[in-house]
Amino acid sequence: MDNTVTPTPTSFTLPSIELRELPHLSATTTAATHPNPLERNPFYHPRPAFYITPSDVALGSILFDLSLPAPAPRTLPAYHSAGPRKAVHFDPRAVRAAVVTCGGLCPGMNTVIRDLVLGLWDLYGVREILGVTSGFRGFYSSDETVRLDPKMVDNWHKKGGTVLTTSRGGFDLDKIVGAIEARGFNQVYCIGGDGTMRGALAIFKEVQRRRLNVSITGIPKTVDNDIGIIDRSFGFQTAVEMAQEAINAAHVEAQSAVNGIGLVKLMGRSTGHIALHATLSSRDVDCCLIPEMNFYLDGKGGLFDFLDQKLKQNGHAVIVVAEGAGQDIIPRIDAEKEEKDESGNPVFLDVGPWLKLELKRWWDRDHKGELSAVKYIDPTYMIRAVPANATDNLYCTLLAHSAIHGVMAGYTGFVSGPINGNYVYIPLEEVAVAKNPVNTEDHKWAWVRSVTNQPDFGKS
Ligand SMILES: Nc1ncnc2c1ncn2[C@@H]1O[C@H](COP(=O)(O)OP(=O)(O)OP(=O)(O)O)[C@@H](O)[C@H]1O
Ligand SMILES: O=P(O)(O)OC[C@H]1O[C@](O)(CO)[C@@H](O)[C@@H]1O
Ligand SMILES: [Mg+2]
Repeated sequence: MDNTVTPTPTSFTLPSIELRELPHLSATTTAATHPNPLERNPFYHPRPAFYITPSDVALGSILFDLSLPAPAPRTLPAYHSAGPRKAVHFDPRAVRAAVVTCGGLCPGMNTVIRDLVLGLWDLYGVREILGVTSGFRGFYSSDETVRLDPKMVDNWHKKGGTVLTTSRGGFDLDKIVGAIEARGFNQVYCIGGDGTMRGALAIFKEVQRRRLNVSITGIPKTVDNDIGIIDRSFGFQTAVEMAQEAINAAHVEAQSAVNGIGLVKLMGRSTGHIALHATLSSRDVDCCLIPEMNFYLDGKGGLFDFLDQKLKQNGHAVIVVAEGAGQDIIPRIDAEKEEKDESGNPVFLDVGPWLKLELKRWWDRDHKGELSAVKYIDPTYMIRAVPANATDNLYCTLLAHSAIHGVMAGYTGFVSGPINGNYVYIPLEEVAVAKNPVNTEDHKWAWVRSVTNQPDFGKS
């Protein structure tokens, strides 16, 4: 093992910076600019430094290895800062904004809608704000839209779900863009997860191809926290908080039984962020199983071996499993391999009941005659069908306002979000392909392993 300490360098070169250019409507349209209506807003009193200029950027990474040799071996992405611009592209009187929610529910969707409406109305004086119902298909499947105003949305931040309603699938690009044109929308706010961001990107490209004066923006939502680049997605922290109730109950049940095992299944289709964060927050979890990590049941170093030790030590154990975990070891028939939801997402086999049954089988096989109980809790939609907590609610407001400022300025094809705590505009093109898996090589996952003492299932 090399124990030499790398000396701190006395001089170093920072990587060069690569600005991520944002599409702007001025490239395809000829509309004049207007002074920002905030100039006249009595609550804002903008000073010159209040406005964000094109040279205001935030770096995509703030961690450096100063020992890396010069010249800098890589470039750092920089993103345009979010916020109000001195001149805006849209005359507020001519704005016709559409808001749509797609995909699964997430705490805070209604808060984002509410604050898009309030922000557009109060900050910019926009009066035509329409809610599209039933997700992307709502653009063309019905003529109905919901006319939104501050009075109507006043208490929406206290409601779970989405008042506009949502759906999966139904993405017909031609019909959607045709409807945007026919209905005269010139701003489209798409609230949704990774699929929605890919849909918004396709809409943006088609709008650009048709040279329409329409700004398309994505506001990333997902309890799974599986959208890359941004710090985290809204609703995620609320979901982690809600998961505590299920873990607490599983812990009480397990503690109150002889050789009790509490098993909790949490959402997380392809990422285990909810399970991981809920485990670290709870401190009562003995084993956390996530999609990013393979595991096995029998044999040395397997789950049952580990549980044997835990039950001997403590008399009980709590397992948290993310819904996407173990998919490669659950037996399945061919038809199940093909199953997809309306958006094309794979439909997973239910890891919870399968694991519960396997735990019972193992106990009856290896511990015949000894008392035990497996208590299984599946809170499913209870962790996401709730209003956002205070932190997420505030986050939703900042996201909504960031999106409005960018759209009013004429940017398009972008997503608002925080990177290292700074709100920026990220090209949709980048967000649509970025993933955010749990890094099982980093300190956080090592911390999970050290507090649970769970096996690494042959990983190292
Ligand atoms: N590659 C794609 N191109 C165009 N549209 C897409 C694409 N992927 C998904 N969509 C559309 O985006 C919408 C939402 O997708 P999806 O159901 O996967 O939810 P999501 O936005 O990923 O949210 P969740 O976090 O709940 O998974 C659907 O209408 C779907 O048809
Ligand atoms: O049952 P629905 O509404 O399709 O949503 C389930 C999925 O939505 C999510 O919450 C977000 O993608 C996943 O964790 C889950 O698999
Ligand atoms: Mg998704």
